Amino acid sequence: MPLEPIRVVVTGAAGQIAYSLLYQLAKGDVFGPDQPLYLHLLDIPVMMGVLEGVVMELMDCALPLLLGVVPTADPAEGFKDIDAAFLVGAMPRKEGMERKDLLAANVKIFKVQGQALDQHAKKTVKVLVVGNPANTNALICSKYAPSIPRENFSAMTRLDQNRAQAQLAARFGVGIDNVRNVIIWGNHSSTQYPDARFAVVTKDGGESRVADSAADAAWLQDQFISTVQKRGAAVIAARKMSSAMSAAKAACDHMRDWWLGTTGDKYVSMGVISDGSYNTPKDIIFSFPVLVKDKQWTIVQGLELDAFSVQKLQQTGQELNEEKEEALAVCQD
Ligand SMILES: NC(=O)C1=CN([C@@H]2O[C@H](COP(=O)(O)OP(=O)(O)OC[C@H]3O[C@@H](n4cnc5c(N)ncnc54)[C@H](O)[C@@H]3O)[C@@H](O)[C@H]2O)C=CC1
Ligand SMILES: O=C([O-])CC(=O)C(=O)O
Repeated sequence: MPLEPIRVVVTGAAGQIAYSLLYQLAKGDVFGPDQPLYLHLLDIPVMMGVLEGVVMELMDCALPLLLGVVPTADPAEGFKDIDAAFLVGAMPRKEGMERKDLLAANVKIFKVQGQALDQHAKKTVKVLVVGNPANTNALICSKYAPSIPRENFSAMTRLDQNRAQAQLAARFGVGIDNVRNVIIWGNHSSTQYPDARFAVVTKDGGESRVADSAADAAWLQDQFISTVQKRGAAVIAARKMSSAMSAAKAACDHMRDWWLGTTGDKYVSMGVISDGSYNTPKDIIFSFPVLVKDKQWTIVQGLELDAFSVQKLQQTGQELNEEKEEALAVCQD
């Protein structure tokens, strides 16, 4: 039996991340090779001309799963009957800025889009916030969409996870698929805690815990963490624009695992509403290791935190609390 078509919205559809993302969505990389879909492309009025070119290109890709495209500057049309939302549209940072410097400019976009999702999207919609500061934008979006369960909102830390996995694969001389269970805790910011203590590497037919390698202990606590924390800034310094190809790939990975589920004991990191697990502050969007089944995520429990990790989780949780206060104040203006 053919699958019912789904409706997927991408905001910031005329921007650089969307340019890589749309092709992957339309060719079946995220929702599966048999899942037909309509793409809703939302951007602001001044970008409608550029968006027209993107629509032409999507058509010219001649992709059988893509049943139709709805380009629009109207959030009501953009979010109508939507099953999955990629909220990318927001200002990117420039060299020398922290992502939270974007808060005042971007957070109101997510208030308006939360309200539009609330009114027009399906109540089962899965929302991935990519636009920065992603965790706090996701929190605000959910707050203004009270008829949609809070569990349906997430923020992207998958790019950080992919970066961490790639660093470990290079360090240990294995392919990327031979590294699993590295964790990103907290905020998608320079306070994030990339944690390799539970990461497992498969090499020469055997498995070993990354943390058991004495030769790599200093590298893991120092260079590894800071490389991942600062990777976005390093790309901006080199490209003069923020990561786009890798961000689009990470968005696909995040939504695919949410939609189709994770495999076995291989967990992934997602920014999700905190229930206080691991002594984190409740009611912020915090990145945790999660497993996904039937489109529902659950936080992996029982991982032991050492004193270093406790302090790292506290620091990033505190930053998220501060961002939350600032965002709520901005939204009340
Ligand atoms: N969470 C993550 O790991 C990552 C997040 N990002 C963030 O993603 C966001 C987008 O980045 P790029 O695509 O490179 O930026 P871009 O500037 O190329 O594109 C952004 C697009 O959003 C549109 N836009 C602005 N306001 C909008 C609104 N209210 N509704 C719909 N569209 C709107 C703009 O017109 C533009 O077309 C930035 O905030 C960036 O910092 C980027 C990389 C990774
Ligand atoms: O660094 C930035 O501003 C863009 C981003 O979020 C990333 O590359 O992780």
